[in-house]
Amino acid sequence: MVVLTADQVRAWDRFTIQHEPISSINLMERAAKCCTEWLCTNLPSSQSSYYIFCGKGNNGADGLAIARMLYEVDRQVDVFILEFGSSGTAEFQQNLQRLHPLPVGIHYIQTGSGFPIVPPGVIIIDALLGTGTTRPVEGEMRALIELINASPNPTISIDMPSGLFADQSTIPFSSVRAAFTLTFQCLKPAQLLAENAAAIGDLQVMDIGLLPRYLNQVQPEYELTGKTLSQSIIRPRNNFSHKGEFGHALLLAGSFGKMGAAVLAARACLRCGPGLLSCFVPEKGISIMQMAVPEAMVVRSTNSDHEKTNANDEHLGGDLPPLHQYQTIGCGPGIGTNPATVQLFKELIANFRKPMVLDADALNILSQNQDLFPSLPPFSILTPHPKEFERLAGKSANETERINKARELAKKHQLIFVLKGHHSLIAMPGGSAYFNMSGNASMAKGGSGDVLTGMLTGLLCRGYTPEQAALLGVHLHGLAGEFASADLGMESVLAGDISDHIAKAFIYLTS
Ligand SMILES: NC(=O)C1=CN([C@@H]2O[C@H](COP(=O)(O)OP(=O)(O)OC[C@H]3O[C@@H](n4cnc5c(N)ncnc54)[C@H](OP(=O)(O)O)[C@@H]3O)[C@@H](O)[C@H]2O)[C@@H](O)CC1
Ligand SMILES: Nc1ncnc2c1ncn2[C@@H]1O[C@H](COP(=O)(O)OP(=O)(O)O)[C@@H](O)[C@H]1O
Ligand SMILES: [K+]
Repeated sequence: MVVLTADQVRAWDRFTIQHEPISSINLMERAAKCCTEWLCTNLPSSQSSYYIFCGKGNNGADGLAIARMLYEVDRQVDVFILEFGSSGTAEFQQNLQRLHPLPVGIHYIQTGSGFPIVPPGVIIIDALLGTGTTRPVEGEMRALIELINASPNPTISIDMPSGLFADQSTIPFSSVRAAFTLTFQCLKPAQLLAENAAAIGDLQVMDIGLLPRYLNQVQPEYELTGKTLSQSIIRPRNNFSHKGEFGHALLLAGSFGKMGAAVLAARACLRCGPGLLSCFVPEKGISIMQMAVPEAMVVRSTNSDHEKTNANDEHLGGDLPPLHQYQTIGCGPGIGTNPATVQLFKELIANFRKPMVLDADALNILSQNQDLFPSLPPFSILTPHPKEFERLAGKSANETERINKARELAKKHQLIFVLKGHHSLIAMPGGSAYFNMSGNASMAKGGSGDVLTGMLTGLLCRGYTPEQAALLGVHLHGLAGEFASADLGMESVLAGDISDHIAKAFIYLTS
């Protein structure tokens, strides 16, 4: 699966029309057939009446073709065409002519005329606007969209919920809110934004047979993580290997009351293959760590000033252990923002120059000390959730703005940003960006992010490049969540269960 902008999809249509070859109207027939078959297969036959709302572009042309095909399989169909000046595209006109001889009600909604009241049980097909949406909806179009949204009838949008931009956020403007969106051939960027979830509903991708070889010549604005990509990254463990070949990671995590974050990160780190793991935790957390994660070592502050160390025994503080022996460092889960910890973090940045993983309170400290940004080791991986990113980069009006800010910061400071969410966005220093496609809502629980931090630290330590660690780690984390929820159900997965299912995710990717 790929994600392409509206322009790229239009070019893919044209490429297919030219090289298959197939006429535009016949390609549209294929698209309409896919939608009609989906409707007939997925909606109960008792729901056999449709109100199809059409614009006068090719999205509306799809609506007219679907109307004809639904009529041919004995569905009751009424078509409502919103007049807005133009005579419509050639395909619209052609499909209108094909519909005219049939006993399908064709109604024109003129400016100022009344809108229909949709009777109960009738299914609404939204074919007003598709990927050709160029501006926020207003006037009659907006009023009609509001009518559709106000009606309790199920709405199925063709290609895009009308009003929604395909490539960027639409907020604060309105769009249709669909129960299902039947989109063509590939994902569009806006379909991956959490803020559009209520507009898009359940997204179904219809394979309308666009020629795959077009993809060889296109540079997508966004790429997707997935099994093939992860499989291309994963390296086997050599039969003769020993622990020294897989690196030694250091984790800076935990504070009084938040040792769980350290334990979760440490366990997840160890599941990703590092040779050794040491954890630098506050004095009061040492025994917790030793008992909960016997496979990890614990290091304590090298500060000889016992008073200073004891004053910080609930928080990380004092002096760092010697850092040269570590391949990488994961820092942040549960550390808090105590002044002693802030000082420790500054020393860490000043003294460790290899890529590291920064999460949670490490990001909060960074937010309060923005001058540290240029000093971060290049290719470090930062994993903010939306609130943490807001603290780092200021408020964003919408998700597109947030993503663009992350992409700019990644390029400017040569960092990797993982904007966590349902489809986490990975922004690379070279400018590319990936949406993650694994994971589910069973992971929407405290501690899931700590598990990710541990995993990324483990993968970096294991010898993957930072880009590889980010792509593999984020995808693997989501897969582990999916395996956990398959075993335990969506409600009952704990963050530790994600960690306990990393093994299954690895086995799935390597078998
Ligand atoms: N063979 C093919 O070509 C295939 C095409 N396919 C289908 O084509 C769809 C794309 O069709 P499309 O490019 O004609 O654009 P569409 O979304 O119908 O918009 C129409 C026009 O509306 C206008 N407009 C824009 N914003 C507006 C607004 N806010 N309020 C009011 N008007 C607004 C704007 O014109 P403007 O007014 O800017 O001149 C725009 O051109 C695609 O989603 C898929 O369904 C599939 O069947 C596969 C095969
Ligand atoms: N609905 C969801 N679908 C997919 N992944 C999710 C979902 N909810 C949460 N996650 C994942 O779980 C992790 C949560 O991270 P975060 O908010 O930092 O949690 P915490 O700080 O409690 O550890 C992220 O990696 C995120 O992508
Ligand atoms: K639509």
